[in-house]
Amino acid sequence: MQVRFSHVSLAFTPGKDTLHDLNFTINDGELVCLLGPSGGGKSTTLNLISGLLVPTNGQIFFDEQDVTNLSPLERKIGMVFQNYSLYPHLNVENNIAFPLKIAHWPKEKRLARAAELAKLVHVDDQLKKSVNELSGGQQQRVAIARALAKDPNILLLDEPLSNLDARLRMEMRDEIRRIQQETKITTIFVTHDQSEAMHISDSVMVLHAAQIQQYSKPNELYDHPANEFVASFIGDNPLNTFDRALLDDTALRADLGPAYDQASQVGVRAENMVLTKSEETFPHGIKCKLLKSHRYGLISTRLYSFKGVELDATGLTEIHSTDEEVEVFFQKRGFFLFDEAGRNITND
Ligand SMILES: Nc1ncnc2c1ncn2[C@@H]1O[C@H](COP(=O)(O)OP(=O)(O)OP(=O)(O)O)[C@@H](O)[C@H]1O
Repeated sequence: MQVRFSHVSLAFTPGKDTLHDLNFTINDGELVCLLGPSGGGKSTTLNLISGLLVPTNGQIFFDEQDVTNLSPLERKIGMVFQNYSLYPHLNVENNIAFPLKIAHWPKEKRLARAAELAKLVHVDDQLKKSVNELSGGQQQRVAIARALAKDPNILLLDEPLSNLDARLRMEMRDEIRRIQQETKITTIFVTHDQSEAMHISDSVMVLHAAQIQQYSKPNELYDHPANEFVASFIGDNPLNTFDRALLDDTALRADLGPAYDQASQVGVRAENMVLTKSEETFPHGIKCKLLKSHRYGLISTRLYSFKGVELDATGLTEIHSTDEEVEVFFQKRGFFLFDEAGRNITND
């Protein structure tokens, strides 16, 4: 089922929008992550989709149906939370079948459905166990199966992996993707973990400051961030930013094209600061002084000074002795020009 927001705003306090004029479409059968820093509005957006919150303005559609004023039950939503919220006194089978019991399904039918879902989420060998005997990952599998029991229109997951350790997180991340692809259910997944979002999603919506900062394919966020916020937020290494004016008297200026004159800030990813000129870099570099360098097995990190600004670099490159002056080249793919408003105008 498709989800569409049309001019949706939400103000918890009158006159102060927590979400302002959201317009987006999540296509049928897609897995979309809502990503952003704490307080960015991810859970609020999810709750608007579920019907737990009603917008202050605007409309929400599931396919062609206006669901703005429908309850979660009427919207036929399946939800999975961070803390699983399983019923501790029930076994796996009865946890999964519980929503069907409430809906008065006959026992035989609901247990057959529970068995089918247990198979889908790979807990079919645990059906008679108490949920207290399960690991965190298994409990989350049961919670997903339970959310799918009534064949919901949409599956919503609110930070479902944050209580798991790092290894299990990765395993369950892949499992959620598999389950989603097998069921083809439109799924919306909230996370503040960009790596999780990048690995699992068809599209990622970055929320911050009451707005959608960018809504695109995962790699698009990294390769073509819409603005300085997204460029800094996405990526494992820090984004270096400095005043564009610092490049005025360098030869690099000639390489940067028309956007150069409108730009106020420059952003360069640490992994795109290299010591060798190539087709991937601009033809001219900048003269930097190496302040620090460390090698951690395969990867080395360096700290440069360029006209008093410190720039981080990271990569496979060999390290140099400190205090050396070196020419640093920027790879084009991790180099951005931002205007006064922070918009990425690199290719304008
Ligand atoms: N019921 C509420 N009443 C008033 N303000 C709220 C309420 N719920 C959320 N907020 C505020 O709305 C903003 C967005 O909150 P939300 O929980 O959607 O963010 P989030 O991106 O999910 O953050 P986190 O990652 O910390 O869960 C925050 O400033 C929060 O304090």
